[in-house]
Amino acid sequence: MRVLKEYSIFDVEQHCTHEDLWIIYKDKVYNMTSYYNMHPGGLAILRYAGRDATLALPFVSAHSFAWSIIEKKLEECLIGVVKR
Ligand code: HEM
Repeated sequence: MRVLKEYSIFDVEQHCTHEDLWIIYKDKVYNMTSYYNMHPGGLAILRYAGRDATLALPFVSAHSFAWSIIEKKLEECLIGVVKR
């Protein structure tokens, strides 16, 4: 089983630019840097760079039909869990 690294909210907040872009979704940490240029919603993803997007991701209307793609992409970008 894969052991995931733990990151504090403070750690995640340091990765808040288009060149170094982490997000939190449901207590997991994702490195979305390589996805920044591919995001169909463009730079809107930056609004949550270094932040917890749990309450935002499912409510973007364009995300609903793309949800299976999003889940797959998140899985690829998973780097850790949030240390509470
Ligand atoms: C893991 C993959 C993805 C992540 C982490 C992600 C993340 C985000 C975030 C954080 C926002 C801003 C939400 C807000 O401001 O409330 C956003 C907006 C958006 N996303 Fe994604 N997204 C992903 C995949 C996709 C895909 C596959 C599509 C294709 C339909 C898409 C289309 C959009 C659109 C159209 C917006 C709104 C753009 C705007 O407000 O100008 N996203 N996304």
